[in-house]
Amino acid sequence: MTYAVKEIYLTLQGEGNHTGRAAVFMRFAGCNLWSGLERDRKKAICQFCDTDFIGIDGPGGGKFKTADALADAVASRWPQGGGGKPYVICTGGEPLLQLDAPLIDAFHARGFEVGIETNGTLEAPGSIDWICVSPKAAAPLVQTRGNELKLVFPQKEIEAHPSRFEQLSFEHFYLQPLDVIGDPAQTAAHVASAAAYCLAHPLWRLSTQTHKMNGLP
Ligand SMILES: C[S@@+](CC[C@H](N)C(=O)[O-])C[C@H]1O[C@@H](n2cnc3c(N)ncnc32)[C@H](O)[C@@H]1O
Ligand SMILES: Nc1nc2[nH]cc(C(=O)O)c2c(=O)[nH]1
Ligand code: SF4
Ligand SMILES: [Mg+2]
Repeated sequence: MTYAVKEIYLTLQGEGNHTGRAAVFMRFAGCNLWSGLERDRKKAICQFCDTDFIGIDGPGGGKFKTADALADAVASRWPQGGGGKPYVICTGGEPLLQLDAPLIDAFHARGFEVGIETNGTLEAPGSIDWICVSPKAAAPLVQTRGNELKLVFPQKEIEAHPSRFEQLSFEHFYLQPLDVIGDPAQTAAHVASAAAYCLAHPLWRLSTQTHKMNGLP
């Protein structure tokens, strides 16, 4: 298996339950819900994406011929002697197009806890330590269990109403305000409506994208 990776970098998890925790982000190239090209956005299944996941040209990106080579590249970013459990977050693009059991095993062999950020359209291998599913209204939800469900809010379609997900098998439920790139007023309105929903429905907690406020990648 050759892995196509857009970028690898150390930062703080900006979203969800592990907000503020140091992690190596390993961003796979490619997604099953959007080509990543702006000219295709309007016809994509997922149209609000805030991420460039095309190609392998980011910091630390490239083609990796083996799971060991990719796990070594990730491990080399973790600070030595600083304590804490080494943590890798596999994201993308859609990581479940590429993340397989041998790669998870290679991370574990280097002492890493393995997290994933997924759109939930593909089944996740059982050996992942932390599964964050972020459902997309127009896409079938296949991965219906995990640690956190992080819903981008609002999505206008009824299929993405928060009440639809409450019975699923997750430990934490988050609403993440839809960030409209280039329109801070609209983004602020989404923060307000997500906060209002959490106030009225305390099962749900607010996940703001703290890295964007803090100048982190
Ligand atoms: C870029 S995605 C990559 C992982 C996977 N494809 C997914 O969608 O979960 C990482 C996270 O960013 C969220 N996200 C993407 N665009 C966003 C936006 N415009 N505003 C808020 N969150 C967004 C996704 O829902 C997901 O939780
Ligand atoms: N700091 C930081 N935290 C994140 N949490 C999820 C992210 C993602 O793009 O998957 C992300 C990201 O891009 N940066
Ligand atoms: S599924 Fe995730 S990576 Fe793919 S377009 Fe949507 S937010 Fe972006
Ligand atoms: Mg991001």
